[in-house]
Amino acid sequence: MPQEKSLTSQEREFFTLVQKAAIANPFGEQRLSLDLQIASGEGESNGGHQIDKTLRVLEDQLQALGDSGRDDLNAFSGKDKKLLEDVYLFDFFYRFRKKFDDHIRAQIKTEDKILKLNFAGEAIAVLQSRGFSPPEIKHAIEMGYQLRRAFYFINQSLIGRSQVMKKLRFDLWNNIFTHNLSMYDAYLRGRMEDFSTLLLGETGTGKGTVAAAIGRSGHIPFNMKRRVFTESFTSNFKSINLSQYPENLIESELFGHKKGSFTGAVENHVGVLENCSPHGSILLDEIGEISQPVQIKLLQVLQERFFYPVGSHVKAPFHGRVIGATNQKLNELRTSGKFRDDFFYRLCSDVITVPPLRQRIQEDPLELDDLLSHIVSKTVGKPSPELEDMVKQVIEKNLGPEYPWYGNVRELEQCVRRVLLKKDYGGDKKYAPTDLQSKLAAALETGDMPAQMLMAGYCKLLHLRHGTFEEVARRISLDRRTVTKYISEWDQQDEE
Ligand SMILES: Nc1ncnc2c1ncn2[C@@H]1O[C@H](COP(=O)(O)OP(=O)(O)OP(=O)(O)O)[C@@H](O)[C@H]1O
Repeated sequence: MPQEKSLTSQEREFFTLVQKAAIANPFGEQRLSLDLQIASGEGESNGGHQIDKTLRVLEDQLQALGDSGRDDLNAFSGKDKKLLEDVYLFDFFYRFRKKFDDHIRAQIKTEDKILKLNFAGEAIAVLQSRGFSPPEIKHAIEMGYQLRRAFYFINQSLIGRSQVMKKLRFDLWNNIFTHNLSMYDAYLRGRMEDFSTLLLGETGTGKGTVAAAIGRSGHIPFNMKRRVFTESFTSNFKSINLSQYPENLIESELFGHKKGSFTGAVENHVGVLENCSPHGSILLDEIGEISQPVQIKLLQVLQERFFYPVGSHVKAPFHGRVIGATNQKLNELRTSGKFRDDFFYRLCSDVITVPPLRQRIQEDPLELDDLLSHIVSKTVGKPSPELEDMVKQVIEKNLGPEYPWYGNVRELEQCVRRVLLKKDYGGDKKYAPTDLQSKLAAALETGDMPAQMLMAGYCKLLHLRHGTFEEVARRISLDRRTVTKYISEWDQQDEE
């Protein structure tokens, strides 16, 4: 047992700042201000990113600790030991962050095949030299990987400098690690399955992308002997679009079915719930589309954590985390009774609204440039300021700064492709109320549009103006179903 050591008051003060930075949300203002405080002795001249300055200052402090023969964690006790432990974990996390990123990229390429962590030996040696025990090392590697995955997926897939996007990234981090990382680590790591999330937002805003970032950032155990994480994060996230299936197939897709349980069930079928790993998440996309009986069944699954595949009496467990997403107005679905309150309350541990693109561009016009640069480089495989500029010019000339981007980021992606193909993009005319209004006015003039179609166009126009089927129905004294039918008729003939 080494002789008991302690930290000086200056070291305690400095390490306390590092400890605070270690648990702060990296997408928040507080983290940046802590980094600035930590690196305050660095001066401006060294340049580089803020985090590199922070790490240089930390390295010097840890070097001084080593030089004075006080770098073994086990030589300390009480608060000093805990403080140093957190500082070492912060140092470990940043020292290996690029290697964790390489591992994440390699895992994305190999998908569900589990990969060896090729720097495990080096990571274990560093932590051992600091005085961490084998269970503590396992814990540090698991946490390091989870933190890095969350940072990677939130930062790389959700581009945008607007305040609403900054807030979205901040909220997402909290959705994964709670508002307090220490509390998460002590109580909730690997126990987040009951924290369901509802994602709201218009079509194409990035709800699927947000769900994937949450789903791929869950806790995954590390096997010290085999030096592998026990699951790939790619198999850890599954999604199902509920609007794709007719009512009679939804249950089968969710819960699976037994061969012969209904006409057409020629084989056993494993549903998405059974396919979800214990540490995984499932996205139930277009959750506003499911019927009340299926809502009741899903509610039971979430409460009791088991279900029966269709036609089977054998219970199957479900340990995953559920993320529901809808582009419909949830409050209206609830007040109209389409979405049950009890189901809502079981799903709403967190409700995240993904902002529409027009709001983002309104807040900061440079948002569009950031996204264009991201989309162009994703489309052609490398950055190209020249192509970005070409797309930007077409957008400025044809659409102007007020264009509302009805299809959000998905429409912007399509716009980029169209400009690359034709050097032209005229915007989504289908949704432009003024165009539709002129079309209807012309039809009144010529008198050759069938009455049914005129009514369909009228419903469509009001829907574009007022945003919900309920409001259209109320205004023109029709029932909601008739309004929905008319609008889908209009959309169909428009597509033809
Ligand atoms: N902030 C963002 N940064 C970069 N790409 C984004 C961003 N948001 C969305 N995207 C991209 O936009 C496209 C549409 O996103 P996604 O499918 O997640 O939208 P959605 O809201 O789930 O749509 P829907 O409601 O129609 O299912 C995807 O290709 C996604 O990668």
